[in-house]
Amino acid sequence: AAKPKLWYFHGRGRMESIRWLLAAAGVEFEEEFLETREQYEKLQKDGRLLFGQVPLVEIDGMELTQTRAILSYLAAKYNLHGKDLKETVRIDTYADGTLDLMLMVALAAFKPPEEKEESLALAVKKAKTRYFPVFEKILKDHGEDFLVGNKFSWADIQLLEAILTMEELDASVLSDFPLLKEFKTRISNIPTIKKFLQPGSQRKPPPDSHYVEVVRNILQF
Ligand SMILES: CCCCC[C@H]1O[C@@H](O)C[C@@H]1SC[C@H](NC(=O)CC[C@H](N)C(=O)O)C(=O)NCC(=O)O
Repeated sequence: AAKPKLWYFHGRGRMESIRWLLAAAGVEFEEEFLETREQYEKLQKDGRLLFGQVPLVEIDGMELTQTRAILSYLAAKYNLHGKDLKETVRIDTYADGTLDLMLMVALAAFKPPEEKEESLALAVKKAKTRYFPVFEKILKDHGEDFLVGNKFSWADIQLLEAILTMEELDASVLSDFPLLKEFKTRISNIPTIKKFLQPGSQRKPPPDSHYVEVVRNILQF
């Protein structure tokens, strides 16, 4: 079958969690990077963006947009979405929480310097006081290696991505969360994830001023 093709900017944004899931599932994918307004307008004109927005993922003969819908489809397709509805809703709940945290970080890149610092500091505070305490307790109460069932799932991938992203902002962010530290090591050593964390993978770096400029240019905001 043809490899999935991802259409987005050459940066993390909303697409990074999709890259993580595919990589963790051991699925090779291709990427088309939007560098110009014309590329984006052509996708719109060709009717390929349902709500006029990216991420766009071509997979299984479909053109999917809406990040959470894409993630949900991929999680189910690669058996990372739980063994029954009760596990699936827990995975979705945990994933949604990490996506909210990651979006705070992603959008901060587009704020003026002082506001950006304030937003990033708030994201770190939210990680330490809202999100990570919840996941630490889940791991403690659940007493398993993974967040849901005793099986690796999309929720584990999202949590690892969130942990690594927050550590880029504050290296000591896990200092009060011993179980999350162990979780990070355990999940990072899963072969497909270990490979994705090596230099040269399709993982994207944190957003820089060039990336912000390109996205602003394309989206004209
Ligand atoms: C670090 C970069 C990430 C921040 C920037 C991204 O967040 C968004 O605010 C903008 C981009 S993503 C690009 C943006 N896409 C979305 O907002 C998608 C939202 C949708 N609910 C989804 O989850 O996929 C876009 O196409 N906008 C055009 C426009 O709406 O007319």
